[in-house]
Amino acid sequence: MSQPHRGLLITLDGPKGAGKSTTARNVGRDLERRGLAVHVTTQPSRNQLGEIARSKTDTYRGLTLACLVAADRYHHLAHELRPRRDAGEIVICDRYVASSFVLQQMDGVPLDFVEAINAHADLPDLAVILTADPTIAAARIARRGSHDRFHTDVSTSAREVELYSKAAKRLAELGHEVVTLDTTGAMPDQIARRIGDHIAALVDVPGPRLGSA
Ligand SMILES: Nc1ncnc2c1ncn2[C@@H]1O[C@H](COP(=O)(O)OP(=O)(O)O)[C@@H](O)[C@H]1O
Ligand SMILES: Cc1cn([C@H]2C[C@H](O)[C@@H](COP(=O)(O)OP(=O)(O)O)O2)c(=O)[nH]c1=O
Repeated sequence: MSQPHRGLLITLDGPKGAGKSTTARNVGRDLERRGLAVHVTTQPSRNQLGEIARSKTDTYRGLTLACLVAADRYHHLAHELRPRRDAGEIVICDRYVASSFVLQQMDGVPLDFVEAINAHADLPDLAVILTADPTIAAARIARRGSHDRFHTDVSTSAREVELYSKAAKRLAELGHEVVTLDTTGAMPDQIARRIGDHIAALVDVPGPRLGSA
């Protein structure tokens, strides 16, 4: 059973193939082993609006996609992220505002517009930016066998890596607590443990309980 603690919103962003989904899952497990109540979720959300954003990126582009993704973000905040965080859960969100800074810019939308439509999204307690060597990120995507119009090859990975680095700086200027981690040479469980340590310090709980699976 989990011990009572304050709720947090933790976000994970970064280029495709940086390891966001893997890390979100592993951090969730790491925190559960520490006895914390965790909820792992993703954006676009699994709600109707989010599924449209996720599956129709060829149809909806540019300003339209930017607004669609932001609308889904506000709905997700109102109906899932805030209620769970306010009930004392650690909410881990795979993609959040940083992804819009990068993907919408790659889609030709000016950053000031993206910032404006995301200005009312809650600040996360911690914004984790995962990064990776572009060649490695592209190789991971090729192995995983999935791609969309936002990712074509190693040059897209290089552009994404650069834009996430700029996004991390901009989010820090906007008051986000940002941590950047390079997953290139790190094992997934090492990364999860480091993020888990950071989160545990925020809620002030000790390390994993020995003997828990
Ligand atoms: N630290 C890592 N080292 C090696 N491979 C990894 C690492 N993290 C993720 N992967 C692998 O890379 C691929 C992409 O990971 P994923 O978590 O789906 O990335 P993202 O959600 O950022 O696109 C998956 O096949 C995953 O198993
Ligand atoms: C979160 C987010 C997603 N998207 C769009 C582009 C992405 O390719 C698409 C789906 O997100 P993605 O995380 O790539 O989906 P999957 O987990 O299925 O690989 O949503 C944006 O345009 N901006 C955003 O801020």
